[in-house]
Parts: sequence; C-alpha cells; structure tokens
Amino acid sequence: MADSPKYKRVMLKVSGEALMGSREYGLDPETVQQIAGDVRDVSRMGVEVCLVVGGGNIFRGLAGAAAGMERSTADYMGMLATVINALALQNALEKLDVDTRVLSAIPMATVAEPYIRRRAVRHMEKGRVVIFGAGTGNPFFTTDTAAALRASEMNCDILLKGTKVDGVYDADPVSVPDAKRYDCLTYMQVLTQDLGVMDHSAISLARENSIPIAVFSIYQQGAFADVLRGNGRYTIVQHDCA
Ligand SMILES: Nc1ncnc2c1ncn2[C@@H]1O[C@H](COP(=O)(O)OP(=O)(O)O)[C@@H](O)[C@H]1O
Ligand SMILES: O=c1ccn([C@@H]2O[C@H](COP(=O)(O)OP(=O)(O)O)[C@@H](O)[C@H]2O)c(=O)[nH]1
Repeated sequence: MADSPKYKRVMLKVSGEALMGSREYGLDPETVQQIAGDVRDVSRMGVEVCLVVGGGNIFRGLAGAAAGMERSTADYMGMLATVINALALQNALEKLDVDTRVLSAIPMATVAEPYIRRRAVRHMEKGRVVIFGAGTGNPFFTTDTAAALRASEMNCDILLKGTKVDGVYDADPVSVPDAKRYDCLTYMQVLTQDLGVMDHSAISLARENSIPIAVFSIYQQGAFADVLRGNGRYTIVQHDCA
C-alpha cells in the first residue's frame, strides 16, 4: 500500500508567466500540457488539488496604470486575463481525463462557476481539481495573495508556488548568479530580509493561518509531486526551521 500522502489538500499557485514557456507572450501549449500532467499526477496520488493561476503573460494592472490607465480598471483587465489562463489549464486537464472546475471571483456564468466557498470544497471532496480564476476579485491585489487567501479558505495543508526558480535565495538568482538557495526559511525571515519571490501580503496571510509555503520550479517536470513527497529542490517557508 503506497504511503498515504502527507498532505490531504494542497494549493498550487502558477503564474501566468509560467504558462508562456519560452514565449514572450500568451500561452505555450506544451508548457500548459506539462503543468496539467503534473497536476494530474498529484491528483492521482489521492491529494485534493486546487490552483490559482496568474495573468502576467497577458496583462498586469501595474503595466496598464503605468501607461496612464485607471488602476482599478487595469487590474480588472488583469483579473480577466487570469480567467483566460484558467480556461486553458482546465482544457488541458480535461484532455487528461481530470475532472476540473473553474470558479471565478468575478461572476461570468457562461464560462465559469461563481466562486462559492462551499461549492469549491465539495468539488475537491469529489476529487475534482478546482481552478480559482480572477484572483481575489479585488483590484490592488495579486494572484500570490489570492492563492494565500483561497488556501486559507479551503483549509489547505500547504501552498506551493510553482515558479521560474527552484526556491528562495538570498538574492534574486536571475540577477545574482552566486545567490544561495535556502532549504528552509521562516515567514519572518522572508519578510524582514525582503526576499522577493512572493509578495509580502501573501506571506503574511499564510503566516497568520500557519500554512507552509513551498517554492519550487514548475518547469521541473514532476517537481509538484516530488515536493509533496519531500523530495527534489525547493524552499519551505514556515514558522520554524529547527
Ligand atoms: N530572493 C529571491 N529568491 C528567489 N527568487 C527571487 C528572489 N527575489 C526575486 N526573485 C525573483 O522572483 C521570481 C518569482 O517571482 P514572480 O516573478 O512574482 O513569480 P511568478 O511570476 O511565478 O508569480 C523569480 O523568477 C526570481 O527572478
Ligand atoms: O486579486 C487579484 C489578482 C490579480 N489582479 C490583477 O491581475 C493581474 C495578473 O495577476 P498576477 O500579476 O498576480 O499574475 P502572475 O504574476 O502570477 O502571472 C495583476 O497584475 C493585477 O493587475 C488583481 O487586480 N487582483
């Protein structure tokens, strides 16, 4: 009998940028397929999986605001971008026979269910993968914070951030090649050392709800399942690193 998974219910945050693969914009079908395969493998471990997907591959509110747009309007455009990504991920998962639901924080009944907490929980209890679209539904937030919020509402056991790097470093490894990767950091260390891999409101929300965060590379095929087994390269952020 395979060991029962350490985590019963997990949140995976995938940025829009991660869906681009090597492209400059939009969605790379092979990358979306690879990520969907990793999610399928975790779901088949008997773990309940929910996701928050970003929209930075299509539009970010800050960019719109910098171009002179009203920030709230620009943020709503960014939230709509996350729904496009959510539908792409749903399509890829369903092609792999994974039952999936998209629940949007902005009501748009034609393409997604409205986000209702109890419905999201019920879907996961039935073994369906739930993808949360439109982030928190509020401007001035990001999908990192949306992931911490939904993970808190869903009573997830862990929040995983699948991103372009394989953990949290003492500096941005993209710009500082000899940056040192941490295996474990406390929430307060990430906040006080201003380590940039996830926005501080997300770190703080996870800390308040004692939800550990695992940062790993989503481009490493199979890494999602490996992290849940305690294997592979990732940084865990939690209360203590003793
Ligand atoms: N201390 C750090 N450790 C790791 N990554 C960092 C750090 N500081 C900045 N980064 C950058 O943060 C990026 C991940 O954050 P972000 O771009 O917001 O992720 P995503 O787009 O996946 O949400 C990494 O690609 C890395 O370049
Ligand atoms: O709760 C939210 C989540 C997202 N956004 C907007 O949607 C954009 C895309 O989300 P994000 O930048 O977090 O995507 P990622 O960086 O993960 O690709 C953000 O820049 C914001 O403009 C927002 O206003 N509120």
